[in-house]
Amino acid sequence: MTPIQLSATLDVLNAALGFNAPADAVVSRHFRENKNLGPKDRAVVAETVFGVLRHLPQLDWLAGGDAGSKLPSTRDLLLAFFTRIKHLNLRELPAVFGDNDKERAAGMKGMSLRDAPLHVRAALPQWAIDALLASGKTEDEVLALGQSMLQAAPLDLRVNGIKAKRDAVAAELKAAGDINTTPTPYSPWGLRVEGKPAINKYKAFMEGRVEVQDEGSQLLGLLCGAKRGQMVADFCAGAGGKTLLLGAMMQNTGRLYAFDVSEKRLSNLKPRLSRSGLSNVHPQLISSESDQKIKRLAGKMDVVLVDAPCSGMGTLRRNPDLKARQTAEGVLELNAKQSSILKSAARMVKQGGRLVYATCSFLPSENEAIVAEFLANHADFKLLDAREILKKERVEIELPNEYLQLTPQQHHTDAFFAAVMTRVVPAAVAAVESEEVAE
Ligand SMILES: C[S@@+](CC[C@H](N)C(=O)[O-])C[C@H]1O[C@@H](n2cnc3c(N)ncnc32)[C@H](O)[C@@H]1O
Repeated sequence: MTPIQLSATLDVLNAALGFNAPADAVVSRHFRENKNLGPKDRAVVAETVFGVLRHLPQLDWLAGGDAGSKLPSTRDLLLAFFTRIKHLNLRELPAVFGDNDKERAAGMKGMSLRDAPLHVRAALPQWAIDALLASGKTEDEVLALGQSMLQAAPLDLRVNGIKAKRDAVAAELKAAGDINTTPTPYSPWGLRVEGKPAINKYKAFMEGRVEVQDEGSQLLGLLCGAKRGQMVADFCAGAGGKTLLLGAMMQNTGRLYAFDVSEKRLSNLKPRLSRSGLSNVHPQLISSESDQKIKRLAGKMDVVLVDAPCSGMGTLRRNPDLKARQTAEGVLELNAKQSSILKSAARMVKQGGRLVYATCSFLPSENEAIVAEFLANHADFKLLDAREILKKERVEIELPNEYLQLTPQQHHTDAFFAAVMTRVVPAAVAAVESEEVAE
């Protein structure tokens, strides 16, 4: 690491460790304000900052913190990172680290993480560990989950089916920038990219043949099963990652509503929409989940996707600062919102239609608990088995139960949850109706 890279890394880390803004925003701001950093410098700085944030609970413990309140100095965290995560030997440490630092580094090398408490070994906050253990996960499972979040996430692309074929895009990227890709194992539209090329500089991206999308998100599209000519609602559409996928699955026909309460996020959807070539999408700003617009569409939708606002804990590989920025109280607030959104969005599903509830979280309180409560109060909805739906789509995937539950260690995607439900005639109503027919 050059002195310039090291000094930028310390600056960015100092800002990111205040946890006042998302780390990716902190990094981008620093790069915008420091044009002297070249592409290679930026890559090294970002990789180191995110590496430190991913391993923070472990670095904190190694550098003598973990007392709860105050982190060790940024310099010490970086020293622990170089020594224990990058496995640099004392001679390889950047020159800024003097003899005292080297002595401390030698001490860190002698420490065994096996002696550390579970939250350090799993590199997860204690409240998340408590929630996972309380839901019946074993310590080994929690450890495996936490450790799988320590790797950098790969760059996945989704090929836009209305504009291109997967093989053709792979060949185009190879020819245009010597970019190597492999087809993703589960999604029929996915390409996994080798390395981290700036994909937005390539024509395939600028002309809407590919979008950046984790393979896990792509599988949600298959669970929705949106088809030509249908009425579909993407309830929490945000900047439209899943909207674009649903629109392409519908072959640019039918009507696809993209609802969100955030004007800013919906406006970020606009350039993506024009690149994609889709004209069946109708972005709709709503004031809340109980907006009148939703009421007017009651019982009209073939498919409703609720990609609920959530803790994002399933994306820790990309957003490791969430470990420090999320709290148990914050998740409780989200749980109330998630229930309310699901209940309201469900009104739009027609009989025989599909309702998909999804999060990018591994916390049971945001996932199974929300769905169980919803089903207990809505006899007109029943759970479908995600495994069967995916099998019909010829996706061979190991899932532990009827939910889609993805993890980096098993599926090499972010951690995702999805439950697929369908609206049925409730048993009591069906019984009365069949008696009436018999009479
Ligand atoms: C997980 S993000 C959606 C990501 C998006 N579906 C995608 O694939 O890029 C959740 C979204 O829910 C939106 N949201 C929050 N509260 C909402 C509400 N009450 N009704 C509808 N959307 C809401 C947020 O603005 C945010 O864009």
